[in-house]
Amino acid sequence: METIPSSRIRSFAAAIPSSTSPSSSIFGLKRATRVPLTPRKFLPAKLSCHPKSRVNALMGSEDDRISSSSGPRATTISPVEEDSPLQALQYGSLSFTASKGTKDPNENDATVSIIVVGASGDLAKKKIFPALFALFYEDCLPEHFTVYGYARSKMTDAEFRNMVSETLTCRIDKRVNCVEKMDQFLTRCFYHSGQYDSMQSFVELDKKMKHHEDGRFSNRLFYLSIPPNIFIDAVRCASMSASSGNGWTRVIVEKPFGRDSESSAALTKSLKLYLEEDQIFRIDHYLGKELVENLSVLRFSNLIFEPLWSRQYIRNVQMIFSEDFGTEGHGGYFDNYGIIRDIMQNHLLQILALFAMETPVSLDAEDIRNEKVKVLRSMRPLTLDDVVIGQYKSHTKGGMSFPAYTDDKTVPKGSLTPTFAAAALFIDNSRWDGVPFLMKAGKALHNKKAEIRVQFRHVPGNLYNRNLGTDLDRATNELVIRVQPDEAIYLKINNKVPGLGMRLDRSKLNLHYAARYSKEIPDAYERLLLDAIGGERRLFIRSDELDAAWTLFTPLLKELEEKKITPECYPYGSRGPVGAHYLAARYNVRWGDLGADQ
Ligand SMILES: NC(=O)C1=CN([C@@H]2O[C@H](COP(=O)(O)OP(=O)(O)OC[C@H]3O[C@@H](n4cnc5c(N)ncnc54)[C@H](OP(=O)(O)O)[C@@H]3O)[C@@H](O)[C@H]2O)C=CC1
Ligand SMILES: O=C1O[C@H](COP(=O)(O)O)[C@@H](O)[C@H](O)[C@H]1O
Repeated sequence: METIPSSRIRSFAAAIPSSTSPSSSIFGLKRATRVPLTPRKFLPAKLSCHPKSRVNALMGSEDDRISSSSGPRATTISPVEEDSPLQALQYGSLSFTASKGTKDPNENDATVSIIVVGASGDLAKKKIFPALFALFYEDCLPEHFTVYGYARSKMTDAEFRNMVSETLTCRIDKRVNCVEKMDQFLTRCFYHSGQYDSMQSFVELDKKMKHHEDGRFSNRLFYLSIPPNIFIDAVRCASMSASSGNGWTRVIVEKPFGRDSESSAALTKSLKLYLEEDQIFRIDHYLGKELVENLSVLRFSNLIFEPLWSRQYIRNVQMIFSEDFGTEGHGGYFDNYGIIRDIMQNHLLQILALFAMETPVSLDAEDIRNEKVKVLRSMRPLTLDDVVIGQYKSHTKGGMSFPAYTDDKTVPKGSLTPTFAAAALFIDNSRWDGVPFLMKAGKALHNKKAEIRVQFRHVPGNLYNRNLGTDLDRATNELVIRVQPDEAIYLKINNKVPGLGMRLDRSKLNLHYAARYSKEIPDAYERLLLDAIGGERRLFIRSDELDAAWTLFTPLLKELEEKKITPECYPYGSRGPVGAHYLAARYNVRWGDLGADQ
C-alpha cells in the first residue's frame, strides 16, 4: 500500500490556514432542541457512487469473460470488469442522481460537514478516515464537503492532518494520482478540540463550520466514535449548538447500543430527546459488508434459490464468526460485554434477519426493516439450554506461547466473560418452523472467518444413495456465503467422477470474487458513510429492530451473569470448546466449517 510520506504532509499541512473566522449567526441554546429534518436535500452528483448503481445487475458481455479455473474440482465463474454493460434495476426510493429527475435548486451548492467526534480514537483512525478518503478518491463525496475532527486531545489543524495522513492508504488497484488526492483531501480536514459535554465548545465548532459553509445550504453528519457513556452528552451538545440551520443533521451512533433491553431502551429514549428516529443512524458494520448486501440479491433475483428458501428444503442454517486473535490488551470494553453482545446479538442476528425475512414490498429501507423486525419478533428468546459458552486459555504451540483471556492486563482476574459462544435459535413462523439457525462466534480461534452456511435436506429416494457412501449428511447440498476473507459464494453439489465407472464426487460451483472481479471490494464503512450522507437508512438499525434483538438475548444474558455460569475452556488457536459440537448434534447438525471438505 502506498502511504503519503509524513514529512511531506507536515510541511504541506502547516501551510493550510486553520478555520477560526467568526460567524455572524446566532448560536447555542437559542436554537430549537429539535433539529430540522430535511432528508435528501443533498444529492451527490455521482452516479457511480449511488446506492442504486450498487445494485445494478452487472451483465458481463462475452468479451468480459476470461476463462479461469481454480482446480479440477472447482467450477469457477469467470472474471468480469465492473465497467461492463449495466442493466439498472429499480432500487429503493432514494433519489440521488444528478442526471435524472427534478433537481433541487441547492443541489450543487449544498455543503456537507462530516464531524468525527472522538477523532483521536482507534475507530476513527482505523476505519473512518480511510473510508472517507476512499470515498473522496472515488469522487463519491459532494463538491463542498469538509471533515472535522472533534476530541479533547489538543491538536492544531496541521497536526490533525498529519495524524489523518498516517491513516490513509491507496487501494491496491488504484494508485493513480493517489498522493495528489490525499493532499486535496487533507485540505478539507479541520480539527476542533473540546469536551464532549461542553455546549460552548460545540458553539465554537458551529462557528467554524459556518465559516466554511460560507452561507451555502448546509448538511451535517456527526459520527459518534466515542465510548457509549458519553454518547448523550455529545448528542445534546451537537444537536443544541451545532446542528444545521437550513439542512439536515444526522448522527451515526456506534455500538454498543446498551447492554440489555433496559439500558438500550434508556439510550434510545435519551437520544430521542434530541433527535428524531430518522436522524439516528445506528451502525452495524456487518450490514455494510459486500457479501451481506449480496444476500438479498442472491435470493430475490435468482429464480433457483427463493423456492428452496424454507423448512421444506433447508435442514439448518449456520452463521459463523471466528477471529484468530484474542483481546490482546483491549479487554476493557470487551469484558463488560462478552462475545454474545459483541458479535451475536448484533452482527450475526442482523444477518439472520436478512436471510430469513419474507420478500419485502420494495427495496425501500422501511419495507426491508419491517420484514426484519417480523423475523426477530417471531423468534423464541434464548435460554441457557440453547447455548454453550467458552473462554480461551493459554496454549503453547511450536515453541510459541499464547495467553489466556484472563492473562490480559485489561481483563479482571477470574473474569467469567465468554470469548466464545454457540447458540441454537428458532423462528416460529410457517417458513422456518423447526429449522435450527445455529450461530457460533469466538475470539482466539484457529482462523479468521465469517460465513453463512445453508445445509439442504437429503434427496428423497435418492437413486444414487449406494454410490454416496454411508454419510448422507455429507452428500447434501450446501450453499456457503463466505463474507470474509476471500469473499465467495459456492454451492456444493454431487457429480459423477468422469470415467466408465459410477463414482460420485462432491464439487463446488464457485463464485470466487477475486477471480470474477478485478476491483477491490470497498470496506463496509465506505458504503455505510455514503449511505448516511445520502439519507439511505436500509443498512442501519431501526429502534424497534434493536428492541426485538435485545428481547431475544436479554433473559439469557441475565441468567448467565446471575448464575455466574463458568465458560468451557478452549485452547488459544483451537476450534473452540467441544460443547459446541454437542449443541449442534442435539439438532442433528454438524458445523460445516469443520469438515475436511469445507
Ligand atoms: N475500535 C473499533 O474497532 C470499534 C469500535 N466501536 C465503537 O466505536 C466507538 C469508538 O471506539 P474507539 O475509537 O475504539 O474508542 P476509543 O477508546 O479509542 O475512544 C475514542 C476517543 O474518545 C475519547 N475517550 C476515550 N475514553 C473516554 C472517556 N472515558 N471519556 C471521555 N472521552 C473518552 C478519546 O479522545 P480524547 O481523549 O482525545 O477526547 C478517544 O480517542 C465506541 O463506541 C466503540 O464501542 C465499534 C466497533 C469496532
Ligand atoms: O464489532 C466488532 O467487530 C470486530 C470484527 O469486525 P471485522 O469487520 O474485522 O470482522 C470485532 O473484532 C470486534 O470485537 C467487534 O466489536
